[in-house]
Amino acid sequence: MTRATSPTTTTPPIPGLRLIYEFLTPPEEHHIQHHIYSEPPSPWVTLSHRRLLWYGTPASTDVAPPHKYRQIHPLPSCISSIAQRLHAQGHQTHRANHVLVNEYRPGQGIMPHEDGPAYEPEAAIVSLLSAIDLDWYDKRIESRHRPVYSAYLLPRSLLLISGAAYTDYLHGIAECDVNRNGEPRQLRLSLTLRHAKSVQEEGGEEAGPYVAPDARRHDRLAAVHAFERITGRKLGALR
Ligand SMILES: O=C(O)CCC(=O)C(=O)O
Ligand SMILES: [Fe+2]
Repeated sequence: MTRATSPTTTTPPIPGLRLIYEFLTPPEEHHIQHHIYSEPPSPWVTLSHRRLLWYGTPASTDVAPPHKYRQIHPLPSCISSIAQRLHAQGHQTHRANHVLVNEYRPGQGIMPHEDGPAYEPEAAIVSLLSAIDLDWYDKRIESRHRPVYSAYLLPRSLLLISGAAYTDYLHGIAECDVNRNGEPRQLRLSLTLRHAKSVQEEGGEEAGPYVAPDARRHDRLAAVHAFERITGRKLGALR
């Protein structure tokens, strides 16, 4: 496939972080966006400050049992080809089997969090439609509540997170409607591609509800309701 612009890489000042511009072509971006918005509304989980949708093998922090989940929401081909490309190009050691789609309207964000041990310690974030600042916090220092770096994620870029960036830092997006450079934010989609460890590997007995890192109580309930709707499985005990 021809590329409108060739990918360029920058290495931010955090070990284990790498940013590649124009990883997606504009037609790929369009195709993925179209696919995501063709999904029926039921798999979307609406949180108070963003919406999310996920595909693939559940992590131990997700709700549905793996076999059932796969039947319901396998990775669509436009997204599994991205997982394949990341693996084939050596950007991810483990081919992603879990993809989270986050949708942010202007003014929405995600609280500082780490992706945690339910996944292999490498994540790839592909951005679509609008640029956003992703802030990084060093959890080992006293001023850990102040970002030490902000990655400016352009549409179609790829951010690779591994090593210290995965284990020693938190990342988050401030809830504001302009970026630091003064440009107004537009609707943004991101794909977070990771490899969920099997529940056995993690020592868990059964998958639990997907709990977004920044979930508030009613967000947890929204996640539980969404999965009850999708799987037909009652999770009353988790409420
Ligand atoms: O939307 C983003 O760029 C960040 C998403 C994220 O941190 C996550 O899904 O864990
Ligand atoms: Fe994250």
